[in-house]
Amino acid sequence: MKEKGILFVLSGPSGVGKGTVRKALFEQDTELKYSISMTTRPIREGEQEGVDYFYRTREQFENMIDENKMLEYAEYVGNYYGTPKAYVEEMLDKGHDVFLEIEVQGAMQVKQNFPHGVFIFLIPPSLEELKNRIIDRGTESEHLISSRLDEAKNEIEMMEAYDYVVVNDDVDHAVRKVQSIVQSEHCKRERIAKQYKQLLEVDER
Ligand SMILES: Nc1nc2c(ncn2[C@@H]2O[C@H](COP(=O)(O)OP(=O)(O)O)[C@@H](O)[C@H]2O)c(=O)[nH]1
Ligand SMILES: Nc1ncnc2c1ncn2[C@@H]1O[C@H](COP(=O)(O)OP(=O)(O)O)[C@@H](O)[C@H]1O
Repeated sequence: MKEKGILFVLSGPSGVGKGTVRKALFEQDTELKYSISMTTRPIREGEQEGVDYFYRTREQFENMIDENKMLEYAEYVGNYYGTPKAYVEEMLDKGHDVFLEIEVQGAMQVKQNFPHGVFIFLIPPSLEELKNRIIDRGTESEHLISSRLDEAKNEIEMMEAYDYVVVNDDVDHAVRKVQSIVQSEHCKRERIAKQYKQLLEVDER
């Protein structure tokens, strides 16, 4: 498929602040379309079906996989997380830019299908700070924290596969950096499209 919009993928190790940065980005006036993920994890207090995630049973999720309706998916801490294909394809086809916030395994699957996507990797200012964020969030038990950190080190090795690396030192700062990547990629594509059109027009004369 020749997509008309740009697919942006924000990824990075667990606990780095992907969700925090994405939410802050979408609180600003943005023309990006956020792709709501599907998950089998239980809904948390304060979350809403169809806003934070589409909450589904394992059976429903596996049916989506079998029917080839997922753009990517990964099993993460015992639950499935994935991006439904239809919305992303429809939005890109209409010329909208689409934004995914997903973990590393899923991002690598997307890269295979969308090599022209823009892949942004969020890193912590240090591993010590990453550890503090995982502890502060309070969602992991003590013994899981060290395995999470080991996993994070492996995830950080995937950094080279990305187009941009953004340090999440301060949320506003990180959001501004992501916004400027989005803007410059957008300008770049528009310029290329314009030049291509002009070239064809010259050829027709
Ligand atoms: N592969 C993939 N990962 C996702 C998707 N949606 C969310 N995630 C990631 O799944 C992980 C767990 O998310 P969540 O259960 O909401 O907990 P969080 O750690 O508080 O963000 C995070 O790293 C998300 O970025 C998705 O559609 N696909
Ligand atoms: N720039 C930052 N400075 C300090 N704490 C942060 C920052 N970004 C995120 N956090 C905190 O770190 C924890 C992990 O953030 P979260 O968005 O859940 O990460 P991820 O989605 O990557 O797993 C949360 O408690 C969040 O409030």
